[in-house]
Amino acid sequence: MSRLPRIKHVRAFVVKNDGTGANQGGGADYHDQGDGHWIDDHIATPMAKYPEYRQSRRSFGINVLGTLVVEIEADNGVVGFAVTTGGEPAAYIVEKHLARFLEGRDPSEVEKIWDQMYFSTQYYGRKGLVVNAISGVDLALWDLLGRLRQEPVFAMLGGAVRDELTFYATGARPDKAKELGFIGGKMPLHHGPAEGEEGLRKNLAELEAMRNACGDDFWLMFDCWMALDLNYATRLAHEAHKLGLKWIEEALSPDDYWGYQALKKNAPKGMLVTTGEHEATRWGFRMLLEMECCDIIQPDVGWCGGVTELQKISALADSKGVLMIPHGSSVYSYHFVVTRHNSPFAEFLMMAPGADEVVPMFHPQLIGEPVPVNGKLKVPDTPGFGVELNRDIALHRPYAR
Ligand SMILES: C[C@H](O)[C@H](O)CC(=O)C(=O)O
Ligand SMILES: [Mg+2]
Repeated sequence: MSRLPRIKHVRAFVVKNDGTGANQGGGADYHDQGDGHWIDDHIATPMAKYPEYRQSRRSFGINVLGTLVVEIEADNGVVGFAVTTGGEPAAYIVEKHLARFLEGRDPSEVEKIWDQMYFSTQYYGRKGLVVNAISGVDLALWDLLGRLRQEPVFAMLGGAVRDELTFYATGARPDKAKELGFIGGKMPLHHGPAEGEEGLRKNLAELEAMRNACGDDFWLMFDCWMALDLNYATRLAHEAHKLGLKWIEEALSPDDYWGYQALKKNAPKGMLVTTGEHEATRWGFRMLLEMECCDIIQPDVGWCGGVTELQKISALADSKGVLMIPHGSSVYSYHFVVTRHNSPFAEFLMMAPGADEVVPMFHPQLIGEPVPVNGKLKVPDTPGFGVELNRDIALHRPYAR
């Protein structure tokens, strides 16, 4: 029988608004960056068919939710926490609905707690914001468990299968990523179908410039952020294959399983089709896997259901011989990736405005957030996820009970 202290309190915070109407920027809501940042510079999106929403993703509200911070306190005073996106609506769900399945409970009951959070919200949840909120709670629970047991999360997940992680970088400057020691560079696609043949030519010219700058062996990938249709994606894949594109990512709507199935069938031999960043739970990933939609799945552990669900998603992928390379999510993904053979490398999102230097992904929200050096990282073996919350960033608890 577990002798762990009981969970006393669950609290959900958002990053306090600075009064300007804007969020404070950065942190877990990594799309919430200022003007001139590569991550908001004319990136192809499903909204780019409307010219007024083409130049900036903030213009259509990509940063509207902001950051969610979940804290779980045990009755001996130990506090676990996690950060993800979801902001105030997710804070409402955590405080008003999910907290009841944790308070008074043994924190080692992760499976039962997940099951109750998921099935109690299923009538209005299943994906998106609700599973995002569940993920935040689940990650905070694993952090608490690690702190109580004085073990890093990766040890509780079965232990590391390799000494260090190897990273590719996502950002607008794969050439800089190569200099910094990464194994590849994933570029944002800048032009979608609404920009026609000229846009397609510009996309290919950017890839060609990076191929020339990086040499033949460096991995180059395109992140299409759900912006394309099947015809455009198939054409892009074939043209980009001539320039050695390693994979085409999230080309279509996450709901278009049939489109992904066709894209994978039609893509040039040797080019990988990847997706899953906006997919959730074992059931969503089962669709991608059974319909043979992709070669690599890319769940975000802060959005897909947390570590408890990621274990199931990973096992499904492994049974099909599919790799799982999680989307971003910093320490929350590092602690998982290091424990799995079918996750041989990891993503690092370049959060420097020019994508030309390594800064912690959730900067400035976490203290002690590790970053790759020369494209490699040994996951620290401090308890939980091994990071602390930067208390200098003002938090607000809108639904305190
Ligand atoms: C660069 C992409 O548009 C997005 O901001 C991040 C992403 O999808 C990824 O890291 O993968
Ligand atoms: Mg992506």
